[in-house]
Amino acid sequence: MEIKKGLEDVYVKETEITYIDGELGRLYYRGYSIYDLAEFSNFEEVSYLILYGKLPNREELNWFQEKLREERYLPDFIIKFLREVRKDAQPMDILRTAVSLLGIEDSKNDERTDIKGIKLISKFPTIVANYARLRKGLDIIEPDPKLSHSENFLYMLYGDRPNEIKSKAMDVTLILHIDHEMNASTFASLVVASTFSDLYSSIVAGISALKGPLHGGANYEALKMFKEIGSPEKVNDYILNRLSNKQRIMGFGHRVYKTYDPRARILKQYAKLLAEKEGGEIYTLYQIAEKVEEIGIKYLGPKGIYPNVDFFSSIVFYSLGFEPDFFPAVFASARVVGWVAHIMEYIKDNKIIRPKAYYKGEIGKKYIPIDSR
Ligand SMILES: CC(=O)SCCNC(=O)CCNC(=O)[C@H](O)C(C)(C)COP(=O)(O)OP(=O)(O)OC[C@H]1O[C@@H](n2cnc3c(N)ncnc32)[C@H](O)[C@@H]1OP(=O)(O)O
Ligand SMILES: O=C([O-])CC(=O)C(=O)O
Repeated sequence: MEIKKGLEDVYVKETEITYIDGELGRLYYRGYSIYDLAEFSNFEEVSYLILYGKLPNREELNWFQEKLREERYLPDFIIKFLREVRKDAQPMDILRTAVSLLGIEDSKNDERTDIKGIKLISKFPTIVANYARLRKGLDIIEPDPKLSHSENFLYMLYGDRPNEIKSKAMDVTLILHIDHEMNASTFASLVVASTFSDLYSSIVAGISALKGPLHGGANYEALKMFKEIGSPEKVNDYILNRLSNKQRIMGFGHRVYKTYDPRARILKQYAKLLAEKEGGEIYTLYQIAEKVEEIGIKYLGPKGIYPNVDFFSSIVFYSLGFEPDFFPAVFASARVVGWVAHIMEYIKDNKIIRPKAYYKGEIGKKYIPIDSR
């Protein structure tokens, strides 16, 4: 009996959304190279592309942007929850619970999946930014309909309009996190969707899987690691020590890429740019990350283990003003687009996801009453 542990190399669906070439380190959304999309496009356009399969024309983009803008606001019961919940919670737990609450409120709604999806794509940044401010004892900032999706995200965090470099860095980083084929969180959301459960429940499953440190939680772990190292001179000993203790380098390694993740290449440029502008602690952390990259590739590169998306995104998110434990929630704010798109693609030709487990225990055991055991 061959067991495909971790479903490695198992195809669970056909897709026209994302293609990864793991050997050459290339990534395409709907056939477009991630390099072109990061350079020339924007979050709204790429989200439309992922959801609807084509780049929007002017009219389609206007419709989509308008819908996103309208949906940025949170209902009062979510704001009340964010105000009243404890302020030392994990942001991913807050996001997961807020989506659950939105699902209760929307349970009688029979709108199309894409329309419900747009609501979530639009509301995630508001939930994340509002909780980030409340946690610091600051009041929440209402969304600004004049701003783009990424600008508004940072505006709700800072209270003023971000500069051009930060807006572009945020937009590119969100684009790079939108989708990644059959990753663990997308699969988790499909398992739920394949039972014809509702969209909110499927998205809650996605958030829950993304939170883990082997997946979207690795950006938080990478930053903790850079902080723990403390200075570039300490990197070599730290990495050797970590590897000899069989501990992983967080932000390194990938199930599909056996070479450098193309997203990490782009994010490294933004991490450098932002860190040089910020200086201070952030620049030191960037220098540490660069050294970890070098030493990590020296020891792990021959095994096909290289930096992944979470490695330099950690520096980008930190430079953009997010507290480290918020990084996975910012990741989720982009990945929700991919979850919704894959759910729509899967349920068109649905089959309930139900693999098998190979039973290795005994059978036919005699039941012994409790007092005789
Ligand atoms: C958005 C994302 O999800 S990107 C991934 C984010 N996750 C991380 O950065 C966490 C660190 N990385 C990892 O744990 C893994 O590389 C994963 C989870 C991403 C991929 O896991 P898998 O494809 O199942 O590979 P697996 O865990 O079997 O590792 C294969 C070998 O590489 C080693 N390895 C994999 N990643 C690393 C790493 N980051 N550091 C050190 N060694 C590693 C393993 O120890 C294992 O070695 P062995 O064969 O000698 O036992
Ligand atoms: O594809 C994966 O397994 C993990 C990943 O990089 C992502 O979800 O972005």
